[in-house]
Amino acid sequence: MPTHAPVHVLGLGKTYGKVVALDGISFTIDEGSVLGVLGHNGAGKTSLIDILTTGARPTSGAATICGWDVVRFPHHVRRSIGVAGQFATVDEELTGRAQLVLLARLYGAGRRAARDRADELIDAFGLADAARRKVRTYSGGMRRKLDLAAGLVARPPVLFLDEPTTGLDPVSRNVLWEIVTDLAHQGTAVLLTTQYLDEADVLADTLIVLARGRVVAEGRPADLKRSLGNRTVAIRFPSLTASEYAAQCVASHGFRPVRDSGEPLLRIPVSGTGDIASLVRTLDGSGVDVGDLTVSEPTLDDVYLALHGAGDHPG
Ligand SMILES: Nc1ncnc2c1ncn2[C@@H]1O[C@H](COP(=O)(O)OP(=O)(O)OP(=O)(O)O)[C@@H](O)[C@H]1O
Repeated sequence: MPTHAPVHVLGLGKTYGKVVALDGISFTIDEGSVLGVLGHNGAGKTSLIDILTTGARPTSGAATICGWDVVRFPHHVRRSIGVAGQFATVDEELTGRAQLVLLARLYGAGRRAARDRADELIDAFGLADAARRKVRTYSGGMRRKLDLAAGLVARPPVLFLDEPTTGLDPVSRNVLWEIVTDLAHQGTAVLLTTQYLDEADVLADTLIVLARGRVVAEGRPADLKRSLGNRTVAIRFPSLTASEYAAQCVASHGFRPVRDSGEPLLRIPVSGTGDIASLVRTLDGSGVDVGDLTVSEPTLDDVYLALHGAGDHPG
């Protein structure tokens, strides 16, 4: 497959028995570029990462990492990638620092460089106090940070981050974002899975949205959100009947309300303050009681709901 992109994926499919986990996924990631893969539970993100990191074989299609086919040259692929989010190889009896130094050495760093890089990441993630303790004594959060540091330690040309900030405190989350941005500037191609649109927004140059193993939307973060409107107005009503009635009223005025099934809540994409004013006037004119109203950025859920409708939650 002639390609210069570090990550090239063409028509990738994966089935487990009758379950279709991936259904013809194609994309490339260029040097220095971050691809965000968004999807709810079961959308196919882990299956995709498993295949690209050589942990599973695709049922159809093909993928190359730095030119190496993931099925035929898994060894070469593994030497070209860093993976964070699946700390399967952790040695519980090593200290956190020793673990990082070892990994850096495995990837070919010299003794001194390996130690320096390990210490840099230990400091960045605030693990200094724990660094000389055995991993088996670590808390869940510490393991999470060490796992991320392990994926970043070797500065590989391709980096996979599987929901990297799940379970991470806000400070460490910002550290991670900075490190990833830095690595991308240095030329690393990054594939990041996340359930958070704000994270994808900060980090990703391009996004693909997966639902049931298919790409249901793709584009730059700003474009995806713009396709929904710039803001989402969430309105809570005193009762389901009131929210139903309000949904009909605003829909007849050209809005696209999204119902939250079972909750007396509507989420309504709007494109500006004029839209918000007109929405409020419409509700006021309809005489329906409004409980609580908040205006926010569109979220990943809004993208999903707009793509699928409230009754058809993907995943
Ligand atoms: N080993 C397996 N055997 C059978 N079905 C599987 C297996 N692994 C994944 N699946 C199914 O494939 C689909 C995609 O799962 P996958 O784990 O890739 O999704 P995901 O987006 O990573 O979800 P999550 O966010 O929950 O990790 C799901 O329907 C899942 O049940």
